[in-house]
Amino acid sequence: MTSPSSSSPLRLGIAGLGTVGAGVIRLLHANADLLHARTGRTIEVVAVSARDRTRDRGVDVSGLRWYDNALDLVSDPDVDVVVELIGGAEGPARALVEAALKAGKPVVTANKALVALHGSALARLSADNAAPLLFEAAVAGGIPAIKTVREGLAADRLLRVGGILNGTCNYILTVMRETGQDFASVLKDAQDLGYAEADPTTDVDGLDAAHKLTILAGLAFGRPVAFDSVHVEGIRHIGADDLAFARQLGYRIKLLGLARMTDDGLQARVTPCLVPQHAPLAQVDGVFNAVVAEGEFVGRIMVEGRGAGAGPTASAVTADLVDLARGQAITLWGVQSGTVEPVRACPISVGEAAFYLRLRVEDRPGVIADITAVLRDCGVSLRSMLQHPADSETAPHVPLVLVTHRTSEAAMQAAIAQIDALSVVTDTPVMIRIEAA
Ligand SMILES: NC(=O)C1=CN([C@@H]2O[C@H](COP(=O)(O)OP(=O)(O)OC[C@H]3O[C@@H](n4cnc5c(N)ncnc54)[C@H](O)[C@@H]3O)[C@@H](O)[C@H]2O)C=CC1
Ligand SMILES: N[C@@H](CC=O)C(=O)O
Ligand code: NA
Repeated sequence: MTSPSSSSPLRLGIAGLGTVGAGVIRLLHANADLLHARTGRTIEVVAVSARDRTRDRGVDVSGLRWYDNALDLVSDPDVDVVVELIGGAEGPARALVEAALKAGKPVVTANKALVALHGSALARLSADNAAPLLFEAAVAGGIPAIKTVREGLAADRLLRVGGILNGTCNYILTVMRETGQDFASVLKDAQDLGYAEADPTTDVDGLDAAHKLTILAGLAFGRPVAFDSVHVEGIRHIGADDLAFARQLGYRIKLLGLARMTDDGLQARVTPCLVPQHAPLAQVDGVFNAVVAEGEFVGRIMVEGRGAGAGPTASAVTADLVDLARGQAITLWGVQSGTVEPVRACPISVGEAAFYLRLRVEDRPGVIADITAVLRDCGVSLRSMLQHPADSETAPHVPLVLVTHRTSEAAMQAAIAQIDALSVVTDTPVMIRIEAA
């Protein structure tokens, strides 16, 4: 481990020179003097590894040692810190991080999939080999989310944590709301801007936010969270009409990741939510993310910033490098002792919420009576309803939007199944939870 008093350079080996890798090299170059002033050391890249040696990345890597095999960074005696920016929970990224930790080399990574799925095993390797593993960029990009939860809120017992954790989804929902464009063309923009994951289904199906929530909740509650205990829904089923209906009802739609400690264990979920339009979370638009936490003493806090893109992510990666250069690195879950067993999970079927339900129904007498009868039988109380006329006199189907009072998840799920089975309901119902935020 590097010594805080050392004034020798901190020498990096970077694997992955895509959006983030190139961004880190650019930042280290642009802010070299400032980083030296803040750490008393030079932070310099000595070696790199990526797939394509010839690609123009807008940064000069010609003077650096090049390895076709990223694992060679670990055995290079001139590399003090391995920076993993390849991505993916398995394959070369995992092999590299494990090898570096086993060799006692500190690792900085932006790889949320890897930390979410293998955090416990990596924490053990990190502890056994006294090799820090830092991953500030893995949660909410440029927002100091990890530091906020693990260090800034270290004194408090947290009750819930989460927020808007995926820039691609927030960008898509924002642009769809503002322009009425369709999902596919907005996703393409997000990819071109470097926000999306290599496989953007990871973003739009909610998995990326779930990776981040898994990590954040683990830090907030001091224990690993099993990734597969997180309930995950994405945004593909949200239409431009849902964004417009939400607006009429006084809400915005956001993909939220939220983890709450309940009497039955930790309930963690990633779901689209209607958020009151004047709530702070509703104002977080575009690629911006927001991390919210609530503690017994501190109350509620929110930190907002850019959750994706080269600059913000490079800023977070480099902040971890500054910690290493200063000799400050903390254990992975922020606890010094005690159990590392995963926290007990509480399924989403336990609990309650208010719900938005958008149906497409046949435009004929008795339809609303059929639907409200199901809600009555399931014990779901209706708060308001929007019924829009058909687009034209001849259109046979009309949208119908229902908003419920708070009710149990189980009752709502039962009602939706029965409503879906009604012959007058023509499309699969779209259900979105309403979150006070
Ligand atoms: N793009 C973003 O805004 C953010 C990305 N991240 C994370 O940062 C990591 C990198 O993401 P991006 O830069 O966006 O990805 P990217 O796809 O732009 O870059 C990946 C790089 O890894 C290289 N690579 C692939 N296989 C390799 C191998 N076997 N050995 C060496 N290099 C290899 C590729 O050549 C490419 O240079 C991922 O874990 C991602 O989840 C985290 C926060 C934000
Ligand atoms: N694909 C991610 C990038 C950062 O984690 C996102 O869109 O937020
Ligand atoms: Na971050």
